Amino acid sequence: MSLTIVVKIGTSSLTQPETGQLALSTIATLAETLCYLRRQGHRVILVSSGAVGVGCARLGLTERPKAIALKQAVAAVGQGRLIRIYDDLFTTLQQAIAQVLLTRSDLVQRSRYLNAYNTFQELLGLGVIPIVNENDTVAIDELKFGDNDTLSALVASLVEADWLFLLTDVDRLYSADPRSVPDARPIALVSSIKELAQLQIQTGSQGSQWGTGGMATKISAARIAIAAGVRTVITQGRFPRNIEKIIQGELIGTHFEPQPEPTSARKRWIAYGLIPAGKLYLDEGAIAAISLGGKSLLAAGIKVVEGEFRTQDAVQLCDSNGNEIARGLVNYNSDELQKIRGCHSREISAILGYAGVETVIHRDNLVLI
Ligand SMILES: Nc1ncnc2c1ncn2[C@@H]1O[C@H](COP(=O)(O)OP(=O)(O)O)[C@@H](O)[C@H]1O
Ligand SMILES: N[C@@H](CCC(=O)OP(=O)(O)O)C(=O)O
Repeated sequence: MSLTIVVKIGTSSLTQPETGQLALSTIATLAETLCYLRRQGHRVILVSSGAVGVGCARLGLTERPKAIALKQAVAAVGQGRLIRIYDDLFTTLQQAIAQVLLTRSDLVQRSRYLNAYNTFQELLGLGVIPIVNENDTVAIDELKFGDNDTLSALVASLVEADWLFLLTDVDRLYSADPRSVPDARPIALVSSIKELAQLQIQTGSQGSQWGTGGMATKISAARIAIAAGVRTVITQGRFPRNIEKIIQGELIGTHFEPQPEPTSARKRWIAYGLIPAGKLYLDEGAIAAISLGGKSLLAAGIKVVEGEFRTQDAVQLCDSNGNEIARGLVNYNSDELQKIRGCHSREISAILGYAGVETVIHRDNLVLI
């Protein structure tokens, strides 16, 4: 059976921690592994970090830059070098690759989202391995994925992958950061999003010296991917051949079982493609209605409206502690919602002076997170 496999490798696996120089044997083994998977007839996408790390090594910088303009300049140096190394290795193995640099805005507009989908399908159809990274050099803060764990989950969701591998510098997920908590408990299997919440994993605030998001972004990436029906594995980047073993059924690393009924492609775009422009804080009745009853959101259940947004923008739906429970497309703008929040639907036309729709967010445009 032909599988679609997305592999994400982090800076911590691509470079040597002591020197920041490239971990050539890891990269070469990864290239061999991905070529092997291609020859088995699978469709393969590599999401590779490393532009900033490799750029720093090239320019002799000993720390990841903090200033945005410098980071963007360094990424431009590193991305070219990185892709050249990949192209050399894959060319030796007679495998065509493509460089795909994405920004968040490429997924916000539905037409561009579908365009990105089509491009991936063409590349995979041609037997090419796309090598994806965030377009760090031009990405601006408000329109950033921010980390490649999230980017890889969005790509896996976009192409409806069977597997997402998050390769990192630890062998699996633990109950807490094993660097600072030596007796942290290893986790082999997470069977649902609910179980993930119950595990209450501690991730600390940071990743390794060169990594961006640490374990927190891998966990949220796993949530996005499993909701899209993608089996996700966190495992060590130093041993890329483990990917083959895992696909054959070995339980290496931490496995996240995919949700049995994946969220539809359009709802995934609402949930993770769009950038929310505001927040609605809901009362308990509304939370129960949308999360247990699968109902639409009505004005009566909205306690607080935060942010400025227009009709059909995406907003976050939160409980009174600010925990996000859902996202959706609003039928009213923020000014209108300030006036009608807490009111019964039949009062809306009298308050606004014109007839509006009954629902603030229709259930077809509402996704539980
Ligand atoms: N609960 C946890 N389980 C495993 N690793 C954790 C956990 N919390 C934090 N970490 C840290 O996350 C780091 C990996 O994240 P990061 O440096 O961003 O990697 P990458 O460059 O591969 O994306 C590990 O080195 C580890 O110290
Ligand atoms: N786009 C950035 C990587 C961002 C990132 O998520 O890094 P990492 O945590 O090492 O996967 C780069 O290429 O340096």
